[in-house]
Amino acid sequence: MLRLEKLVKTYRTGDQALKAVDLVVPEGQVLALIGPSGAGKSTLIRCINRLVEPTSGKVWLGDTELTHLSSGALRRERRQMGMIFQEYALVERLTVMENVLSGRLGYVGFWRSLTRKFPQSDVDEAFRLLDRVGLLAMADKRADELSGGQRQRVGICRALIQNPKLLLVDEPTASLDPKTSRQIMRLICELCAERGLAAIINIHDVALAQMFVQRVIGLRFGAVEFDGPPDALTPDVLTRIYGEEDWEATIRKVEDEDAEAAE
Ligand SMILES: Nc1ncnc2c1ncn2[C@@H]1O[C@H](COP(=O)(O)OP(=O)(O)OP(=O)(O)O)[C@@H](O)[C@H]1O
Repeated sequence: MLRLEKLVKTYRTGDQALKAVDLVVPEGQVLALIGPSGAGKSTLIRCINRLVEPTSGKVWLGDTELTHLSSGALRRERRQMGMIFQEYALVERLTVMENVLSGRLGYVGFWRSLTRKFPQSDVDEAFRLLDRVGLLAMADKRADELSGGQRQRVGICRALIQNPKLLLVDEPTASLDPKTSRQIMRLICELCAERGLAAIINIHDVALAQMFVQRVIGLRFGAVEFDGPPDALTPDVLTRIYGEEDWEATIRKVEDEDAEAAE
């Protein structure tokens, strides 16, 4: 459903963030993107929906090639790609419900979006989504009254109400404590399974990635260094991706948590 062909991004500063990345993501597959700081993870995610313009290469979403689309056509294609951010990107002074409904702005006409009058079917769907993520009682609260985990749940609902085929998720847990991080990762993965959604999740926490996804891509210096299942992330592989570090400890942490979950 998503195919990247020789995707290159060189910033004006000369930084080569992506070096001819090839990647195919089948329908419904959730994958984690790991790698050291500066490896190109955020750039990769943002080049897919052209928040960052790729320098060369192609991005196919189904049968549509995105890199050459006009802005109008790109706006329509972006409806199929929901985005979830590290810092939630909510409008603080708006309510939870208004923030969720803002995910429909790509669909409603200009005047409707100005007056924020959404069709009843959108409002019904927003209530269903808030119920699913456990925030129904918070619908009328202002976004700035919520905890980090609650804000991220709103961010998830806003992405899902777009009815996307693909979720692009950029460090969803970077601002959260470990327990809330696990809850949010579990929720994202469950929702993808329920809806048959594919997702690319940029996540710096390797243990968390290993716990929840079927496929891990390891980026290093803008190139794919590893592509495989989480249990193939041996200390050797992790050293190849990250350089010299004690990755035994990371793996042990996952085993401990598996044991904890089984109790
Ligand atoms: N707007 C920009 N202008 C110039 N160079 C940039 C820009 N954004 C990123 N880069 C550079 O591109 C490379 C990849 O950055 P990117 O943010 O994609 O990496 P990352 O793997 O997401 O890192 P992190 O985990 O620290 O967020 C880095 O060398 C970075 O300095």
